[in-house]
Amino acid sequence: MYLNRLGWNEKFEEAFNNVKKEDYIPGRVIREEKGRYIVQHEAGECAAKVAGKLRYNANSISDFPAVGDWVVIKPINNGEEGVIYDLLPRKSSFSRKVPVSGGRKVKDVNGRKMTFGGSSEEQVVAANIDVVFIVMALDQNFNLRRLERYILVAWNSGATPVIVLNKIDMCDNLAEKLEQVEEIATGVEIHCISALNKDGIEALREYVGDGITVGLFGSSGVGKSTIINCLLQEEQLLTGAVRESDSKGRHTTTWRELLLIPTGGIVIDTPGMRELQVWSENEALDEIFEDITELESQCKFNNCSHNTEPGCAIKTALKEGTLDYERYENYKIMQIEVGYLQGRIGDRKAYSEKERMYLKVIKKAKNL
Ligand SMILES: Nc1nc2c(ncn2[C@@H]2O[C@H](COP(=O)(O)OP(=O)(O)OP(=O)(O)O)[C@@H](O)[C@H]2O)c(=O)[nH]1
Ligand SMILES: [Zn+2]
Repeated sequence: MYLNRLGWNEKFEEAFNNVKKEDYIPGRVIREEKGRYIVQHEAGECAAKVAGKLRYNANSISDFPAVGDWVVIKPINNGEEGVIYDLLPRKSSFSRKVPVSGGRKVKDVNGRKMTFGGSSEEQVVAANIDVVFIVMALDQNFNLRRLERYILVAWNSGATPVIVLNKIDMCDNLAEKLEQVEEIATGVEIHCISALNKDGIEALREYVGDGITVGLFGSSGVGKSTIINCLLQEEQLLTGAVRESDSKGRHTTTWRELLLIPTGGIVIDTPGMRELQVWSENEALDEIFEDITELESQCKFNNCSHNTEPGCAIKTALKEGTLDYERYENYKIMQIEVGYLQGRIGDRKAYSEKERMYLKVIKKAKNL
């Protein structure tokens, strides 16, 4: 059955049976363009719009379909168009935080612009993925702090993260970089490849199988489309090299796409993200930064602010260099982001205060 090739399974079938009516069929969103969704179903493809009721009941943008979602549609106009009546529960979702209103732009330690404060919403970048390929290039794109962000969001998505370090052909200190990545990515499988030279692609193929959905995430230009082309073994996606000629240069993937691998499996290409603001649970953060939470538990006082207290394990580790200062800083930034997200840090004032206090603590730690 074609739907199975698209990733359909018993769970979705069950959910569908609960809501189906006459003429309703299931389909998977393969592309989103300006409020229209291209939906693939058993008999083909159609351009569908969200029904008024679904729109009316939506509380946030995450209640709208995203690429990879299974939706319940009713085909109209001889099947060329459709109306989306329902969204089947997601088994996973790679989400980021998007600002909706307010907030202020600040620069973080890496000079990256970020929006702090204001109100924000969850945006689902891709849904129902089994494996997340976090793609990072071994050129100027290489950034451990950004990688930590991606690992957190991927971990939180419910899918299995895999790190793909691309462009080994551009890197002359691979062993050193790999070691740095291994240090921050405990338990995550790491692959070093060159999509350009089709080097290491076979190892990635191992993750792609019947009914399995792999999503590729990473900054613009890291080689996501090139990797997918290798997996497809044909030039189905446009890659940067071709699109550079359109003079725009960046953000070359204009829409998200879900593609079928001829030998089985599904891949989702996502547009390069310039900034990834975390949308996460606190548990995921603590799990990924277990080394830090472990240290915190060793402080003499269990409510230690790692500021002036004696017997502080964090300060000692920073001083001795066993805890990387930037890793700690990134953890604290994300902890505040997540806290704000979950409403534990109430309003903007509390948020700014917390931020200020933390910056002071960090500054002090730096001068140890
Ligand atoms: N040297 C080298 N270049 C590569 C490699 N893989 C991809 N590239 C090049 O990097 C550029 C960007 O590749 P894309 O595949 O378009 O990158 P992308 O991640 O899909 O970018 P967006 O669509 O903007 O998100 C192209 O010029 C590719 O040819 C590699 O392994 N080595
Ligand atoms: Zn402490």
